[in-house]
Amino acid sequence: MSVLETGGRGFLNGRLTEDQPGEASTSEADCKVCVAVHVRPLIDTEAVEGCQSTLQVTAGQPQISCGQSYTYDHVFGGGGTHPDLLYDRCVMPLVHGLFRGYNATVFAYGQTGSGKTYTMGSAFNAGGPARGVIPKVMEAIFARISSNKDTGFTVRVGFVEIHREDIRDLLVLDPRAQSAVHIREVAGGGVCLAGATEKEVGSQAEMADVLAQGSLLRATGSTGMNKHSSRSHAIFTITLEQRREIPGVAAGAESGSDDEEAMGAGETEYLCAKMHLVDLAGSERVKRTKAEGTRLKEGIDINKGLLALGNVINALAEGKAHVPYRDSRLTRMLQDSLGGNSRTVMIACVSPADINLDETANTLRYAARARNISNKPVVNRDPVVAQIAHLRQMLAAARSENQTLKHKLGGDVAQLEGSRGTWDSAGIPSGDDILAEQFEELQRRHSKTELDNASLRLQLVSV
Ligand SMILES: Nc1ncnc2c1ncn2[C@@H]1O[C@H](COP(=O)(O)OP(=O)(O)OP(=O)(O)O)[C@@H](O)[C@H]1O
Repeated sequence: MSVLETGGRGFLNGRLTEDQPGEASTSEADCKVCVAVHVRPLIDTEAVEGCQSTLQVTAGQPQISCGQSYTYDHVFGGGGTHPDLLYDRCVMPLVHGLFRGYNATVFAYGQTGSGKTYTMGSAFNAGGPARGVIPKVMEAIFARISSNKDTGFTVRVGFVEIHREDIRDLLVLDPRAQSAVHIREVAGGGVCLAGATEKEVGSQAEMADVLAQGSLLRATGSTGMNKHSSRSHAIFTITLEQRREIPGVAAGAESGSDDEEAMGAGETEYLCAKMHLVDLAGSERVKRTKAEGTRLKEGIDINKGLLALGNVINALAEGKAHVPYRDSRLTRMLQDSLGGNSRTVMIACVSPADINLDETANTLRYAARARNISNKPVVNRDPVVAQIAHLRQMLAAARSENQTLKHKLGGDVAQLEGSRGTWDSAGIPSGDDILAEQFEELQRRHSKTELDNASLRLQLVSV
């Protein structure tokens, strides 16, 4: 197997499988977090310092050794799968899922300078090359929208950063108005951002402009380890709303028939799903970044947030009852992405340089643990539409029971009449009493299902 062919896996039944690289088909059962490692090449500063590469990627396997050996869903770069395949193998299935109503998260994790911003493409600007996850997601979303004329789409984007435990809206230019964002709990246990700007975008170019504008406002600074170090966790969120007519009726059902009504043909289905694309700030050691003043304080807060994230990953991986989401803004915001209603890919970014061995080993250890996290993605339908669908199912079940009872009732009446004749002519005491009792019972059940039907219809009308 060539290097390019390794690890070609798409989502299936909760864990990635070898043969489904395209369309996502995860059921609404538990779905494991997919973990990919991206090994960047040695960069100039490391080469100048005479660093050596210390990571060994097992040929043809998504496996890395760095003292200890770990297996992941994918390993890109460093002799593993070619990094150009990262989007197709890991992220494309999530984009397909987004169009089926599943929330998605892709987040890049790793020490400072390990290549998170490069991998996510968060610093992308419209004039530059479309490198990284975010530009490819934008391209894929609008390509799919333009090829689907039967569905009405609305796309909105939001862009926030968590900087020193403040959530700042990167789509607001006035710095005083940037901090009006709060995390709010929503029904069902998830969270949302209250007060964050969402911009509706109608094209890939418009979305790229929003990303570029937000990236300019993002807190970055120079440290001893990265000239353009991100000093905040950035979360770019794409919300995709879809409205489409529920397609025709099942084969054999006539127009205007009970079946058609039960399936809701002619009504509008409404799906709304979100994709979070997260470029985390990198963990750092003060000794190595030589940070002082503001940079130092930022570094301390970055490490605190990442420590909280590590604790959440540990708690979920070990199946603990209490998961400390509330310990930081970052973990609160990622609550749905880790252990909740989302299909999630973690991209652990690492440097191969021996000088970074300790940090790399830490990242690899956390990444390996994250593979044990189960999420519970569900299709996000409009709740009213979902209620209607549920009532329709109940109505269909009540109707089918009703039909069965009607048939049985007809059969029993015939039997009752037939037996009466036989018994009468033979002068033998008839079994009328028993049959009449059964008949009455059936009539009672029939009336009840009629009532159920009527009440379900009423509920449907009132919804
Ligand atoms: N795969 C890659 N190929 C080539 N160069 C890369 C790659 N990944 C990262 N680099 C380079 O490494 C440097 C650090 O990358 P980047 O800024 O993406 O790191 P980071 O993890 O986002 O850092 P921080 O946490 O400090 O923001 C940059 O100069 C970037 O261009």
